[in-house]
Amino acid sequence: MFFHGTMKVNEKGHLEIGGMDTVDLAGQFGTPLYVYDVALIRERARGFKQTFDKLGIKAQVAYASKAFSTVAMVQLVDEEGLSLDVVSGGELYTALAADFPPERIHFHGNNKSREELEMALKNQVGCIVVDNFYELELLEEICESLAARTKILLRVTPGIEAHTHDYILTGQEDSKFGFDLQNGQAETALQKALNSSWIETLGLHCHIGSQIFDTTGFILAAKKIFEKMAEWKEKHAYEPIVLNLGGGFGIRYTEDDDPIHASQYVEEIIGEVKKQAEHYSMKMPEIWIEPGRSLVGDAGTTLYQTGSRKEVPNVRNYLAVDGGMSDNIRPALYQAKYEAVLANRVLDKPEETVSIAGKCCESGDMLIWDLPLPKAGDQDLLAVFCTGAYGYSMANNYNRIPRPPVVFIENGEAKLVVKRETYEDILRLDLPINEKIKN
Ligand SMILES: Cc1ncc(COP(=O)(O)O)c(C=O)c1O
Ligand SMILES: N[C@@H](CCCC[NH3+])C(=O)O
Repeated sequence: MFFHGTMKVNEKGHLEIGGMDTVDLAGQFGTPLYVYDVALIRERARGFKQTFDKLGIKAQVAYASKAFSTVAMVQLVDEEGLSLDVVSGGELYTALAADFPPERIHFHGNNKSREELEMALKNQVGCIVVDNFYELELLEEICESLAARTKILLRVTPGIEAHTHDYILTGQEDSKFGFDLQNGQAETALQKALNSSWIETLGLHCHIGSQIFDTTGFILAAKKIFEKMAEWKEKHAYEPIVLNLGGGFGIRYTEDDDPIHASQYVEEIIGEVKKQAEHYSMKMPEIWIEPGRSLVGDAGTTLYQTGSRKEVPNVRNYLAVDGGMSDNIRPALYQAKYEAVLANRVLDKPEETVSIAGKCCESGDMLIWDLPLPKAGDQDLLAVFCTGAYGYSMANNYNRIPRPPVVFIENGEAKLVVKRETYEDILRLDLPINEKIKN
């Protein structure tokens, strides 16, 4: 059984999460429904922090809120004492609304607008991760106009192809993110930043991609970065105090995925950084990381009601659910794979192989291909595992489908943290071209 965290099967043969029967949750909150196992998120957060503590390394673990950002999630991150990576005015606004301490916010983005940068500076976020020359100049200008100083990291692209899906690679030379480390861009950016009286350059940032299963790419990135840092120490008498190595630690979506343990990523990366620092006789920088998926991915489960079926004789059986690419676009976008069970009949033996179709008007709206399942009718409950990262956060209103609610489960209690969207919500921003509009 592909279970995570507090999941178990109860005496009725139903899937339970955090001591709550998922059939009852579906009854109470409706479907589709995102369910989060809060204890598992806390365990993952503490795991990262404890690994750094054990290694005696000064560190910041910043949750990459793009993976799943809501007020409640940001509050949970604060409770666990992590920092927060935001990548837009909207994520920053959510963090501020949740009363997250601004000094622990890191602001990312490859095209931050003037308004977003002003918002960050006025709210005194802890660090701005500068991505390009345009931003560096804009930031300098805004700092001057607001008479506000700021701390930054320079995002560098080390020229590394991590082993993952092309769309979630970010460290390669041909990438829209960051200053190229090899061709002199990063060094020019550093010189400009060091010349600014408004900007304090804490160090460098590098994120090589997402859903990565080992540390080869991180280690290579650390080597390349240190090589340059040593060069810059000589040339510019500059030594970074912070090295942010990003996120990207992979998780197990299916039995075929085989990532190393979160603590192993950290231990191996730190091992290399220490080695490099010693090799070049440089100070050990403070290490920051930005896990998103590995903090929330397997803590999230989506519950769907099953509905229509279509059989294509000798080819395939389709079973449709009441959601799809509007609540989980990852299969369509990255050919992402998931495991699922019938949450109301977990112990029933598989009787057929079905492909799980979403309800969007799109042939590519398939959630899972060829899943072994007991024969499901139109009243069964399908639980799709590991939907906690980039599910709700990438949800959309395609076909004007309202987005599902989010429920946090902890210690046998369910708390609604995002309400179900309504048809009224969908019309909220629409304006008529004439006055005829029905309620
Ligand atoms: C700059 C940056 N940091 C952190 C993350 C989080 O990545 P993940 O969710 O794979 O840990 C991302 C997304 O890939 C990112 O672009
Ligand atoms: N959204 C992607 C990850 C990339 C995120 C940020 N750079 C996913 O679902 O896997």
